[in-house]
Amino acid sequence: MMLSQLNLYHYRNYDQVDISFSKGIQLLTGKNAQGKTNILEAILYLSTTRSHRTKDDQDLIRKGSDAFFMKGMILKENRKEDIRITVNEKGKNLFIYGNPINKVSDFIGEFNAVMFCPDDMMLFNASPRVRRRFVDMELSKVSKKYTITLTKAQKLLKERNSYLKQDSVDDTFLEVVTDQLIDASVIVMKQRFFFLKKLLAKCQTFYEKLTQDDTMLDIEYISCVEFDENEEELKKRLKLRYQKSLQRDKFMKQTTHGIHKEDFIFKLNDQDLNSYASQGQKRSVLLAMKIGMVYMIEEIIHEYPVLLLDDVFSELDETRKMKLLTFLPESVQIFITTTDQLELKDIECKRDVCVYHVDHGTIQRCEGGNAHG
Ligand SMILES: Nc1ncnc2c1ncn2[C@@H]1O[C@H](COP(=O)(O)OP(=O)(O)OP(=O)(O)O)[C@@H](O)[C@H]1O
Repeated sequence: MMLSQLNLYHYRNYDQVDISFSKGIQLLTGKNAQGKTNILEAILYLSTTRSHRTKDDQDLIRKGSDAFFMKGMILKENRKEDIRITVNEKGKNLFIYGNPINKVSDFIGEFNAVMFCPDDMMLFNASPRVRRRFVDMELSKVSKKYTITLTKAQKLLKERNSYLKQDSVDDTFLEVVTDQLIDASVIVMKQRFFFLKKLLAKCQTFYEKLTQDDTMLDIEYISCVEFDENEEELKKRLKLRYQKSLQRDKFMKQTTHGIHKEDFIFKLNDQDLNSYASQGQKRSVLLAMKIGMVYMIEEIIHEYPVLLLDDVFSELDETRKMKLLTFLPESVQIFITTTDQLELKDIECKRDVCVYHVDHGTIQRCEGGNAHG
């Protein structure tokens, strides 16, 4: 799939944007703080309904305005899709072809984008919450069932916690909600486990290609019980875990174990990647993971997602730059931001490139930028 048109209104430092994109590489050039990342953020927002930089949608509204609007025209194998999002002080509204979409899970997946940005490096030393958010975000792109079950589990968790906060806890209600939470948790855990296993295999392949290094990568799935592929067995283990921690949960007035506490530790040669790997190795693992995601999405929906690479070239040596661009299929639309026009020369020998100049909240296509199209 590709993004053929983007319209923004009162978004970040943009007053109004009406821009068309082509297939191949879309190179967004410009000095610092002009709005390059804001464009990638908007494209990702159309995919996930979330910003990668802020939790508060209000931050995305242009200063001095009270709402923003964005529209993307998506070209898929056999159809066009018109997706729109508006955000005002009351909240967010989603539309597909002008029809309001009430559930986020019905919107996510219409347009798929995978992003790499320098801040992603924080994934390895951030809190488990950040890694869970990463897994949840990536998994929701490929599984509606995951998004729906996770939302259900989060609601049940909230409900269980509110029972635990009551002065006298009703054990019958607590047991009912705990059983429902366990049922949803089993599905979430299974999906997380198999997603990470698949992602790891892809990540290993691309890491080797990118670095010519066959270092073993691993992702350790840390949960409150040992994972078992058999649902009934997993349910039994979770039930036992919840029974054992019931008194503690009552004392703490919250659920102390479960999918909301899980973590995923990235490893290199059996060592924690965060403390063992060099910056370059971490960057390459992340890139390999994002490329792995591009292929995983294609395997599931039979279309490549759009790839967003924010400031990726300043972080890579020449060989890795070239490799990155050559092992992605030509049909993948790739948006790259850069402050360095010279990098264009390297890219042009490989792919179709359209160049856009970003300056003070305006974006313009540079004529003659399409080297091979
Ligand atoms: N809500 C907002 N309203 C108006 N301007 C905003 C808003 N949010 C961010 N900005 C402005 O957007 C600019 C940052 O844009 P962006 O992060 O896209 O820069 P960039 O071109 O990617 O820069 P760099 O190359 O340094 O990464 C800043 O000048 C910032 O003040």
